[in-house]
Amino acid sequence: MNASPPAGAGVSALELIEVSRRYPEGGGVEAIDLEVPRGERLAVVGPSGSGKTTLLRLIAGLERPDGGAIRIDGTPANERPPRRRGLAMVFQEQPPYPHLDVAGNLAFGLKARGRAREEIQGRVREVADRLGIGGMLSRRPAQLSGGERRRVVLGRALATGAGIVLLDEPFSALDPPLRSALRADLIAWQERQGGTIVLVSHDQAEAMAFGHRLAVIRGGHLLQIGAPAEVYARPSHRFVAEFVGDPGASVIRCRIRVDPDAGRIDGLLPGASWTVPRGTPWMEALAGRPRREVDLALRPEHVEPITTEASADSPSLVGRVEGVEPRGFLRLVSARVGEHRLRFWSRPADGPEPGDRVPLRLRLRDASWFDPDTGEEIRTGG
Ligand SMILES: Nc1ncnc2c1ncn2[C@@H]1O[C@H](COP(=O)(O)OP(=O)(O)OP(=O)(O)O)[C@@H](O)[C@H]1O
Repeated sequence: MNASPPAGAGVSALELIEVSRRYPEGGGVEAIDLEVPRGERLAVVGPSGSGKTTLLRLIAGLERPDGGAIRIDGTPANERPPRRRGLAMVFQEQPPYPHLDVAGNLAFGLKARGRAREEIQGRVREVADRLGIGGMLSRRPAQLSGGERRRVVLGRALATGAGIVLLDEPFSALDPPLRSALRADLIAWQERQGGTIVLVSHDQAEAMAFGHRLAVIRGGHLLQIGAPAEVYARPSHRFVAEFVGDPGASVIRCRIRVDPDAGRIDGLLPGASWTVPRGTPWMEALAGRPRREVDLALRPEHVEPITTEASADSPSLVGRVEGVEPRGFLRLVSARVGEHRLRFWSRPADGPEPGDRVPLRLRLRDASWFDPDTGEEIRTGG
């Protein structure tokens, strides 16, 4: 798990209260409530067009909210121009200034802020060394690789010493090893220098590895925010279960039936059923709702191939293996069960092959359940 941010001085770096920005053509963000403590790394994920960039632009002051309040370091900021917000932003695919060398790029923000020459030189050297571009200070961007150019743009933002840094897909277009190296350098920098970072990423693994907290946004709404492990394990909305994780969860509509005479509760999903005695808390939580249907979200670790008969309270199904993806130490197996596709992990040595029929057990108690109408989590106390 990612370490918690250091305890701040009690004042949040950022506070958004019911912030909305709706574009006339549709899109934008809607009633966002968000508090970011000082020293936190917050990662924001969501599908394309969900409002992630709009959120950063609102914080940066490049976009005016239609409603709601933005506070930076405890003071109202709605009317504050971008340059007086004490933050630095790196835009998606933003290039370095081509006419300046690396040192000139890194010094740019500090010069604009009127800092003393010695301070600028010291800071440029420090940032450059930290980001692995210390030997390239007199090169022009055209003489750098793509990864080095990204480091320059990132360094330009970090060198300003801004207390809040907003990063919109800062590592896109880099290959995975470069991404993870640059991410590690950024984390190391932030842990040393403090400061607050809000990072928007399409890459979930990156977002999870980067953020003390992960925020999931869809259609302009903030659906969930929490520690990455918590968002993964306890998604508050069906969309979060499907979106977060690689792969996301498979969702299956189930029926819950109470048989008071027999003192039991049955669960039915396509091709399988399970039964528990009345009073079993997690199933009572599902049964005690007006609607009898529930959505079950299964992550790969909730599905396991079995060799023995399943027990009554955990259904077994037979899946037909459709595909096998090598994922390093493990393989991710996709199996078709009726109209659904379930995924599970297997070891290369004993894993099934495409076309095989595999009995699968579902670990229902660890899985998540959602209201089919609202998509909201049904808490089962698990
Ligand atoms: N200046 C604008 N004028 C009108 N509509 C806009 C404007 N900026 C963004 N939008 C719309 O608002 C929605 C959210 O856009 P935004 O750029 O915030 O999404 P995003 O989550 O950052 O997407 P991506 O991951 O593709 O970068 C989109 O539907 C977009 O078309």
